Amino acid sequence: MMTLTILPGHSLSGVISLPGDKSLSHRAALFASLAAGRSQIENFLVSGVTTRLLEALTSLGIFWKLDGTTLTVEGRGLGGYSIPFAPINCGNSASTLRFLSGALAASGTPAVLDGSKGLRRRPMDRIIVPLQQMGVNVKGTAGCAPLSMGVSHLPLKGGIINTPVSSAQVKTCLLLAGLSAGEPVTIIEPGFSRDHTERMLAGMGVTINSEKTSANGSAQYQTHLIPPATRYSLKPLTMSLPGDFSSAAFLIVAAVITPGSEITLQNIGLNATRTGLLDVLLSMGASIQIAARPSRNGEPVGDLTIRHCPLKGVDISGEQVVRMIDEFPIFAIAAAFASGTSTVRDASELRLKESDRISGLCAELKAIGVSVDETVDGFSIHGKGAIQGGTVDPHGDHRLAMSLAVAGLASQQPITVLNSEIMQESFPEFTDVITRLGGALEDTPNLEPSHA
Ligand SMILES: O=C(O)C1=C[C@@H](OP(=O)(O)O)[C@@H](O)[C@H](O)C1
Ligand SMILES: C=C(OP(=O)(O)O)C(=O)O
Repeated sequence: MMTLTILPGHSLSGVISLPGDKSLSHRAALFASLAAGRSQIENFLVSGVTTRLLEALTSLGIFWKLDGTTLTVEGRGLGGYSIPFAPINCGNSASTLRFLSGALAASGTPAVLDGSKGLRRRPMDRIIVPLQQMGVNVKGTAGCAPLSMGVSHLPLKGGIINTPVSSAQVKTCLLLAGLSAGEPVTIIEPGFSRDHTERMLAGMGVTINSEKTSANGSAQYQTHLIPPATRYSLKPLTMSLPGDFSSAAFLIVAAVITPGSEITLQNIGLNATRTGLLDVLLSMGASIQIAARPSRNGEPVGDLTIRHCPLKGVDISGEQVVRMIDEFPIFAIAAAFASGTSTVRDASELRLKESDRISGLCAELKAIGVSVDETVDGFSIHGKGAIQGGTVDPHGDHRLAMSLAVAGLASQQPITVLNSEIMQESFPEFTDVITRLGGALEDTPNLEPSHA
């Protein structure tokens, strides 16, 4: 167990590129395994969660090779998986489990999907129920992992599938299963979750499109997929992944709150279904310049230049929540440094992530002197333009760990993050990058017991 202490008073400057996007890395590795032939993916994210996925592919008989951050995958087409000898361990990652269940359904491969204690807490009925509707032989454990997938009769059923949550993980699971449906599939979700799957599958030759419609006066989003003609129809991928916007988010807020800072982040993925935090920070008065670059495999990319500047509070609710679903911990840090109150509503989904990102975040913010009120579906932060500092525990959540560390760059006293090794899950280079930009950190084994 490691402890990270961040020493305030050091401005950030420099130009850097970031490791590949986590959502795209997961998809690229998995979708490549379903393609007919060899895929090559550059700037692949090598981290805790993607390592689990690669190990899962090995247990399904898929050959892959990592050369630095270039991943080569030998795809065997739909139905090309071997039956794994043991339950597949998805670690802490719901993306890994939910995406794999869709790919296994499309392949008709029996397997057991399991993960950490934290992952077993997360709701899986949101994929189990619609997968069963499609004819997939899948059972959960009281609506959670472990999930047992038996042999399913292919082709699966298609048609209209309604999902009550706006979740790209659910949508991706069902679209993957839909690749082996005997008829077109339409997924209907209440809000437009990130659309990386749609863009990537389209690049592999799948007919897929989305539209915004309305039902009973409310907006809804439909994604239509036509299953490919044969199990060898998916074209392999050749792509270079953009930098992860969700990792960039820590550095964006770091530069905005740390006096004297100016940084440029190059080649960051700027898919509009992911960049809600940019719009929010701009509305708070942040100084962020965006320079577009040519898109990569259908994904918008650009450079961001961020300077320190004062912020004012903001309210967030509705559709904006889905566009920044992973960025609330780091948004909370920006809000604490702003003047005035910031309020988040309609975000109860945050309670179902790697940790309860409402109660855990509010508890740790209080521990470093932030004035925060927890609500059922969000929180209010009464920004004072400053944070006092102290010791925090990230509740086993990588995004809480990195957000609280960022606060330490500009707090009055240092911030010490216990159990900080959890950052390896999505952004193993976090401490290196902060140091390269001029931040001062001390990384040591845990000296105090965790209070999580
Ligand atoms: O599709 C993805 O890659 C992800 C979707 C989001 O989950 P939900 O779509 O379930 O909200 C997000 O929280 C997760 O980090 C990655
Ligand atoms: C919620 C996250 O991931 P997952 O749902 O895949 O565990 C995340 O990375 O913030």
